Amino acid sequence: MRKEGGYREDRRGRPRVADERRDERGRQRGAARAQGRVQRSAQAPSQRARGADPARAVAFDVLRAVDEGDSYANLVLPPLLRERGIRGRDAGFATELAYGTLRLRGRYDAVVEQAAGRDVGKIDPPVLDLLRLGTHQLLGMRVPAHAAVSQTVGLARERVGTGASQFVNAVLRAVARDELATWLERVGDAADPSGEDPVVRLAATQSHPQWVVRALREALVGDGRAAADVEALLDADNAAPLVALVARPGLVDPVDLLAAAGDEARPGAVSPVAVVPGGGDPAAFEAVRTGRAGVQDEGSQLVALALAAAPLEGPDERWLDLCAGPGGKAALLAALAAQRGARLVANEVQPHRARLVEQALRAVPADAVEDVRTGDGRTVGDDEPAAYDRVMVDAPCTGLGALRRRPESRWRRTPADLVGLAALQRELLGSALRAVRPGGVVAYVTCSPHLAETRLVVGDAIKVAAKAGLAVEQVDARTVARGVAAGPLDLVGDRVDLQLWPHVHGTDAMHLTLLRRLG
Ligand SMILES: C[S@@+](CC[C@H](N)C(=O)[O-])C[C@H]1O[C@@H](n2cnc3c(N)ncnc32)[C@H](O)[C@@H]1O
Repeated sequence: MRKEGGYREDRRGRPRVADERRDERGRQRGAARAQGRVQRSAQAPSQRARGADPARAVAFDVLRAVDEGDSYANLVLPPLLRERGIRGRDAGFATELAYGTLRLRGRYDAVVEQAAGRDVGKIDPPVLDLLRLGTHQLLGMRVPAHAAVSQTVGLARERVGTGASQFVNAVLRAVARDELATWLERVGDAADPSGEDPVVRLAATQSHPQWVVRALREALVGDGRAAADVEALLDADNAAPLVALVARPGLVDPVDLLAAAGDEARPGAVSPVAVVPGGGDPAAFEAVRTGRAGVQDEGSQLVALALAAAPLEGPDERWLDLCAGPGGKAALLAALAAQRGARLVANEVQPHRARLVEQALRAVPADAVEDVRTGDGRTVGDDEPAAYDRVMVDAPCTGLGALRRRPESRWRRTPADLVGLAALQRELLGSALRAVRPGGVVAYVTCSPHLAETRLVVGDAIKVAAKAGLAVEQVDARTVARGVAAGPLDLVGDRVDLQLWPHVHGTDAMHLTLLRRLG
């Protein structure tokens, strides 16, 4: 698995290669240094004078902000890195340390509990965050044990005081005594001593809440896949996703974007307009800065391409993105609309997200964008009945299909969130079915595979529409998606909706149902 900062792990999160020639960040050292022929401190001179390693300090501050401020790690980290002048490989190290620790928090808490012989609830939160950071360096990254322990203890001394740093030292030394595989056995045995409940064991070892593991397993089975595949799915959730770029059609050629993205870049495997750069900051690409390209998961690209490719009779002139913020799919749809002489209306309920949509659309020819509006999508069907030829409903959802991308979200979501979201999803889809003209097509999309947010919502919305005299048929989304995909799509069973999976397709677990209004 690829980790931020170029670290690689196997499917169980173990370092792929046991390599002695690594420095305090787990980076490969030159042969001379590895043989001890060059005298060099593990820290840069500036760090020696200032104390704690800046990359570890920044990761700690992100964890504290997530814990205390309910912040999102991917919003907190980039400005902190900029403010503190942390760049390049150091930024990669800090990112993997912060995000990896947050993803694997559940696993590490179970390890710490055993190593400390103490309930993690009884450990002061900042001390616990230091223990999680140290444990991730020891068990999830290729940082040599002495550096992981001493650097984390140094940070502890600076941030929580000498007494607590001694506790951190003792616990991390205990963690360092055994390998990840041994710890996973222990954590699994403690969670499920009778060996009867694989979900409980997996939840503990693979660092997901139990309800999420159950929901993902049900969604896999519902999609025709084996329940046992859930382990590979959880593994994929625990690894950093590769960044994908979208070459917005008509604005930049994917071939040119590929050439600009460097020698290690490759074309997308799922979306024909995707480019996967070898690394680096995507914002550095000129096409991204100007809005001709954007950062977008390949699954998100595919579902937008599929809506545009769904067969349609009659006019194909007005398209609607009902829940458009921050604008990734709207920008792709508008670029496609421009090529066909169609126009897009982008609707978003939150004003600041509507402004992000405007930003995302900045490179699209003006005559392809009819309007960017701030409004409640639930009323559009009544305000503008039968007014659109194609409608995208990229519904607000739990995001259980994008857990690898949002490191802390698995710990924040609860089953109670589903109730409100599923009701909103039904209303938005109902509104879309009224807003589309007879013969027109609606795409219902979620970045969650949860059956309560996908199949159940669609089934109910079709029934409610029928009661209101509005007939709807399902379009074969798999055939449409296969027709536009960059390569063969591994799909099983004979369903007509499309469910992508991180462990199968390398995308977020996007769901797509295509519906045609008949009358
Ligand atoms: C999954 S996101 C959409 C992502 C977007 N399509 C993209 O590709 O960038 C769902 C969006 O729906 C918006 N939303 C939530 N409730 C809404 C409502 N009642 N009407 C319209 N938009 C709504 C949220 O603010 C959020 O921006």
